[in-house]
Amino acid sequence: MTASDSLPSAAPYDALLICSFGGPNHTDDVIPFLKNVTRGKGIPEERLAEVGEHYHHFDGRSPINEQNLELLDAVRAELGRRGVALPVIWGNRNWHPYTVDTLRDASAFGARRILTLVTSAYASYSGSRQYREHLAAAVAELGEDAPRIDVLRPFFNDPGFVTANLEAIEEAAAQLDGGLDGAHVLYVTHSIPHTMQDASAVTGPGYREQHEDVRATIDAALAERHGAPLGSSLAYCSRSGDPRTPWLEPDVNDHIEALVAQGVRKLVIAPIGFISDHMEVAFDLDVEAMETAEEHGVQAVRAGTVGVRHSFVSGLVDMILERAARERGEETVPRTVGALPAFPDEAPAGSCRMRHGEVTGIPVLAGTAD
Ligand SMILES: CC1=C(CCC(=O)O)c2cc3nc(cc4[nH]c(cc5[nH]c(cc1n2)c(C)c5CCC(=O)O)c(CCC(=O)O)c4C)C(CCC(=O)O)=C3C
Ligand SMILES: [Fe+2]
Repeated sequence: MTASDSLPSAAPYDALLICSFGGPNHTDDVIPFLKNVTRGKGIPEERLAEVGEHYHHFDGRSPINEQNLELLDAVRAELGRRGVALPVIWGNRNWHPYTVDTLRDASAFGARRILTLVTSAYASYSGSRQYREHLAAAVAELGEDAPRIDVLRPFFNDPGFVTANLEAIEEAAAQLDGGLDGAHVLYVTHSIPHTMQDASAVTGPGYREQHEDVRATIDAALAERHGAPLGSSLAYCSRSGDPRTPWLEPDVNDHIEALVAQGVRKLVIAPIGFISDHMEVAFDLDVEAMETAEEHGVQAVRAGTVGVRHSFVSGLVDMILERAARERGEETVPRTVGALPAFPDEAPAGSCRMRHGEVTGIPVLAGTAD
């Protein structure tokens, strides 16, 4: 046996692309970044000004770019630890480095087949199809120089992702007086419009249901380890758009008030909808939700996002190797936790449209344009 027989392989892939949202690095970046994000979305001027202020609180710099660089390093280190030779590259949808530029470079260096990790755990238009439209546009722009791109399935029910969230909740709870005793676990994710939620549920479990599955898995693990069930709920942050358009509720701030009225005195705020402490977490939760908790006299701690926890990164590398093996024609069993199955590698026809029933015909990768 040679060394290469025993080491895991990422063939047929030449590189892993981490494709993320992007964020501004300087004050001058904020407005052009927000224009990129909101192009064609009908978001009112006042909301843009307000969100611009969130970034200016942090000197115009989102933490998301450094967090993605840390993720790149961590994935590289884990691949290295396992003896897998796979370059890891980074491209964004809304700010530099743009995906198309990264792919152009990768192609110039000879990459022909690239696997993509989208930094959203849950499937909806925002977290899945919009990225796949973006990747298709980058490939179209590169023309015949474009590498072939595959996309990893949404990873919300990957054992590593769920375990990392569980660990973060337990660590945070240790800071509460009396630990988890009598605590309520308040899971939080990004709100989306009802129409986007409905569109996410057409071909499989929807955005809300994916979160409910993660919540149930973590609740069960916490109950077992704590010896008694805890109260928990799912709330939403960062709604935008026209105020008359319905978005998923309850809003995290309203919900904290409601929980206090029901007698809750200790909260673990668990941002399971986000993989790093980017602006939604740093502002909408650490500033706004924490203020709400303080005003209402409830003791609250915020659990970390999965970030670069070993359990999370190791789970991602397992998924990468599993997908590579499948592409080589080997027998594979996708690993999941919870009640829902692994999502397919190719999104089903009609999945995660922007608006329920609306076929835009915009080209996508890893799925069809209907
Ligand atoms: C589900 C979801 C995730 C979670 C999945 C994931 O983690 O990817 C997410 C992540 C993110 N969203 C981000 C930023 C923004 N999102 C906006 C607007 C919107 N997000 C939406 C949904 C989501 N967004 C939706 C339905 C809109 C309305 C417009 C539309 O229909 O698309 C706007 C415009 C202003 C506003 O309206 O708030 C901004 C600036 C950043 C970067 C943060 C940073 O810079 O640190 C990240 C990671
Ligand atoms: Fe967003």
